[in-house]
Amino acid sequence: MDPRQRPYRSVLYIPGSKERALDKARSLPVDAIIFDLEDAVAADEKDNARETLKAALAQGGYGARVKIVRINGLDTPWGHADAEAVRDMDADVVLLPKVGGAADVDALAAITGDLPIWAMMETPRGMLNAAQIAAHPLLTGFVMGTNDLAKELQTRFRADRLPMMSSLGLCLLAAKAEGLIAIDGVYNAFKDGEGLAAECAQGRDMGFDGKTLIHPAQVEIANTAFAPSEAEIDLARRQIAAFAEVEASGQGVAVVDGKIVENLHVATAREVLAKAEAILALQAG
Ligand SMILES: CC(C)(COP(=O)(O)OP(=O)(O)OC[C@H]1O[C@@H](n2cnc3c(N)ncnc32)[C@H](O)[C@@H]1OP(=O)(O)O)[C@@H](O)C(=O)NCCC(=O)NCCSC(=O)C[C@H](O)C(=O)O
Ligand SMILES: [Mg+2]
Repeated sequence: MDPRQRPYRSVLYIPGSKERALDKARSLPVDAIIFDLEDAVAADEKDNARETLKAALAQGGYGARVKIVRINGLDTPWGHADAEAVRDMDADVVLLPKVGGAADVDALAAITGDLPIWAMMETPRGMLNAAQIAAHPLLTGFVMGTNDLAKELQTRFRADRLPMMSSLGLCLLAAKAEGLIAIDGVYNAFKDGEGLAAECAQGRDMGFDGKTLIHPAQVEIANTAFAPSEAEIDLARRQIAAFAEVEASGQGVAVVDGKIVENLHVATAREVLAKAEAILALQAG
């Protein structure tokens, strides 16, 4: 499947140290999992977590879910050992935290070889260097680290995320320019479904592919928000049909629901249908 068409609606963090959560994830309807060795794992558990995760991935059972391992930074006491361990794990992607520039990605690639790399975008320097990070040949995805970003920017958390908008926008521009997957940051209040749904809707409107999550209760909300709705699917079908009709009569513009439809709208409509089909295929196993 074209990686751009693969669904990444729900991307769940699981602490690499928590065996019960590692097991539970085998049955959760998530599109991807971030197996975390960084912030979700206490310092004195780091070495054990690496071994626990290695065993869980060797055991398998995660099906079609994309397996992403977030290591500790290479400037920490655990980063190098994590990177060396990931090389031998059954992982699809290695996720590097607090990426500041393309040189950070190079340093990881020197250890992990040709394993695809995703970058946590969560520092002011990373924001300013988003374009060069996105252009790295091994980089295939961005994950927004909105907690670290808020800390570094000394912003307040607001429901409208206004203080975060320039950073989210910069990363989206860089990701789209290079054809990367772009995943939005976490919503910390994991019992607040309404707040999560609103933030997912905002992220989807902005162009993110999905949302990082911290608790199983968040999964269905993200899966719904980042999937094409029935109304979008219906509109896409009608736009394609209407355009085909006018095109056959030598015209370049159709009108559907009082709005123009040109070939670029048809391209978007085809993407909507392809995404819906990819979700169905994933669900069918
Ligand atoms: C937030 C939690 C600490 C809550 O844990 P807990 O109190 O155990 O929740 P529940 O009792 O409601 O759990 C119910 C069952 O679900 C399983 N569970 C819980 N969380 C997960 C999970 N993330 N993945 C899989 N399974 C999970 C429990 O084991 C229970 O199972 P069972 O007993 O079988 O019914 C906890 O949810 C948690 O630790 N979440 C992850 C936190 C995390 O990963 N944080 C780091 C990522 S956020 C970040 O760093 C972003 C970025 O870097 C930034 O800067 O923004
Ligand atoms: Mg972070």
